[in-house]
Amino acid sequence: MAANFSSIPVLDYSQVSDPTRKSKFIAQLRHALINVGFLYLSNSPVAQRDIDALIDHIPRLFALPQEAKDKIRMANSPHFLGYSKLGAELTRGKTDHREQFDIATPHTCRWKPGDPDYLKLWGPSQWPDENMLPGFKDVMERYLAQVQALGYKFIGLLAEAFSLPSDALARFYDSDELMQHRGKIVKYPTPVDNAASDQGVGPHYDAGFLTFLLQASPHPGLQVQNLSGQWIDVPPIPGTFVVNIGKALEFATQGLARATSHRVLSPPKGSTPRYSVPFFQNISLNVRLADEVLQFPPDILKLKEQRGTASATDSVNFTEFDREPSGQVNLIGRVKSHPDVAEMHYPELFRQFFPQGLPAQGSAY
Ligand SMILES: O=C(O)CCC(=O)C(=O)O
Ligand SMILES: [Fe+2]
Repeated sequence: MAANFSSIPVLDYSQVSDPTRKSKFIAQLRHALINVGFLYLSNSPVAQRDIDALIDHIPRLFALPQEAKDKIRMANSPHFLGYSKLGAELTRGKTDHREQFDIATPHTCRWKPGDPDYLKLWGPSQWPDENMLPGFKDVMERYLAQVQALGYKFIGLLAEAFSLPSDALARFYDSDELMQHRGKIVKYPTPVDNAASDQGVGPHYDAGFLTFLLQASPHPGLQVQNLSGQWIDVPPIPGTFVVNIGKALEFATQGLARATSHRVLSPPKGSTPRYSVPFFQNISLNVRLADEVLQFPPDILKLKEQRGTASATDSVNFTEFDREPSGQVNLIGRVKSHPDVAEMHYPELFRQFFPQGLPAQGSAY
């Protein structure tokens, strides 16, 4: 099997509930996980009417008056949840050209004095005033709950694709009320006339287990890097999610499930803004991946050898997974991406990663 790829496979989730077709889905999933690291998922159980209602709210969310957005800015939140204005975020030290609201599944922060700082990473979201955007909170919470449920089911299928019992990866999660997964609503505006770069978001890997991405407008722009380093387009396909693998899952599966470098180019001048809604599935903050070694059958491990290794990429790495608890790895990633939030809430880590102080760009406020 050729290990390189020039397009992203489309998997039909309705096959999962049909005993005569499920094995086909599992075989396609195994290929996508090992050789591509990205797939489209059609016929997911997430209600299309909720997806449509969410998409409908997005332009109005970004059209809120600037004061209403600033009121819920991310710098208010030790959980890195809330609004980031244009140019506030860095990927590998370069400014991304996007505006976003980080909104996570409901959670009460567990941190108490004496606990490691990374337990502060999860906590309540900040919401725009209900009367300014009636119904938005309700639809977003419904959406996140459904994608969360899909994520847990999908991890069971992924285990099956690697010939493991379907609950083999449950050890990476705590019980539902102790977990939090993070959603985000993103706007990529068209660049200004003399824009220095077309970086919507720079090349990176996602940090967690699985990402479920809703491309919420018809714009291309998302690209993924194949094994030889070429950028492959992942254009929106209506009625699908884009699913990809994060560094934690790559580490936990000894590289069987591939985390693939990806980026987003800004929409061309004269176009309209691109919108997307990624959902990042987390693992327990306390889990140390190096302590949780899964055993895979030799025939499955052989498929990884056949794939070969990817050429070096420019992407941000999460190398600390080999020693640190997952929460610490994630906290470091968030500090590097949002230095202004870090300066406010994690001053020691901020000084460690930004000894010269806040970078001129990338400071939200
Ligand atoms: O907006 C997109 O299509 C992808 C965004 C992304 O890769 C990310 O935020 O991690
Ligand atoms: Fe990403």
